[in-house]
Amino acid sequence: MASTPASSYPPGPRGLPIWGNLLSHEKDPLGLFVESFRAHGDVVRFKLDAKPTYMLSHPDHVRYFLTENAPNYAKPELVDDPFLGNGLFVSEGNYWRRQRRLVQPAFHRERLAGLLTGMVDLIQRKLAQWEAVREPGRRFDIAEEMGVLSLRMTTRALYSDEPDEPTAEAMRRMMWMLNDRGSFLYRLLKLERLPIYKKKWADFFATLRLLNGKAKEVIVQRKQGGPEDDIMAMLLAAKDRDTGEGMTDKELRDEFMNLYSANEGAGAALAWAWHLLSTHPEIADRLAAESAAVLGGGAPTLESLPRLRYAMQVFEETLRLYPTAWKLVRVAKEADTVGGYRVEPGTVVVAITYVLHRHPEFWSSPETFDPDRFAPESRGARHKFAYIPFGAGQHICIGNNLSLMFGALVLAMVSQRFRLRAIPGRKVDIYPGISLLPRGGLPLTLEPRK
Ligand code: HEM
Repeated sequence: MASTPASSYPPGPRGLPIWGNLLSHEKDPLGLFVESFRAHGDVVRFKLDAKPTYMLSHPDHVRYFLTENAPNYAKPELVDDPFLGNGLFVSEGNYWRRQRRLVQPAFHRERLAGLLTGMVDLIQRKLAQWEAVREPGRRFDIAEEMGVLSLRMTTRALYSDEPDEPTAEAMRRMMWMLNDRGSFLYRLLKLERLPIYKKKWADFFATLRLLNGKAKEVIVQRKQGGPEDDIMAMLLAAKDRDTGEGMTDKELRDEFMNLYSANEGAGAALAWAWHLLSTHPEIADRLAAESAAVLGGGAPTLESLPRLRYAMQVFEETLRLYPTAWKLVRVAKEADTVGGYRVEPGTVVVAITYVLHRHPEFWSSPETFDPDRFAPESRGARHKFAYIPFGAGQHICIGNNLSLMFGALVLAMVSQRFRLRAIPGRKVDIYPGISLLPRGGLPLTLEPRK
């Protein structure tokens, strides 16, 4: 990208006077991004706020703003968010760097290996629960089931416990409220200040109090002892390499909330995987055949995990088609040039991974579900930034390897025992909240495999 600022601005969809593209974005944000890419190409300009928004969809441009010139592109200001606080999702600069250094060791590969047995145990319990339902044509909301499983997995990884019902419910409610508060229009007009939203705010703060109570309880208990190999134990023991100081209770609380809330992405990704498998029986059968060959009816171990290769490919291909964290957002600090277009300071720059991962120049038949794209021999040929479900650059997802391991385990273990079938005639639609979710859940029929 050139260092002299260009003079032209990128094309974009024509909007309404004053409102720009805000109302179309409110109505169907994903649809607006997909259509605008088709109509205008790799760099598109929207008017959604006082400052313009640019969508970058060429992998070279995405690499540029997330890595090569990342210092010019900061996360949007969300400081003082009462739920996320100043945790890794929202923090920036030196503070973020310090926190990332303190949290990172808890996610090292060798630490993750220690989580495998716990994950396998949780998945086995879920399978036993499904098997106990005897009537033929058992139907479950798989989005809900995968959400619960992912919340349990994260709870165990974080603080070696089961989520009690009030905490599980509060986390679910909080995620829905976050989806709601994410609306541009809502923020722009500051509707939340209106008295009619009093109840909503009361609900939000009641939920927040409950979750804060849980974080505090875990931190207090852990300071007195307990398991030493989960994420909270690592965070409590972590010391700043320069000052020798550990995290304050407020910092621990913020990271606890950030990591806990991340469970939604993994649950949603698994729901999409089952949606795809239920509509592609030949791929589901190949997956089941791999599970049977590798696991032989038993449970995965650290040794057998790398041999569940097709399960991993299915999960990776699911994250291509449904990258649950679908929107990477930054704000330009200084003027710049991207793709030959001028970027003013304050411009909001986004990569919509849903669009990027279906870019026709980088993916053949981009709409086709084909896990073989992730076979070892196919990986090398691809542009590295054409596929970034976990982001890229310094803010890359800290939970990426944990999520991939969990995803492959769930897919292998479930497909060994069940075939999941789509409900005939039911259309599956996307709800683009904080995560991409199946709108209204995902009912599927579970049939035991012989
Ligand atoms: C399939 C599941 C997941 C997906 C698709 C996903 C995706 C992402 C993406 C795209 C980012 C980068 C955001 C950005 O650059 O703006 C991110 C950041 C992050 N993720 Fe994940 N994530 C997943 C699961 C998890 C889990 C299970 C955890 C923790 C237990 C986690 C913790 C985080 C944290 C703390 C960050 C912020 C990192 C930083 O800025 O330093 N994620 N995730």
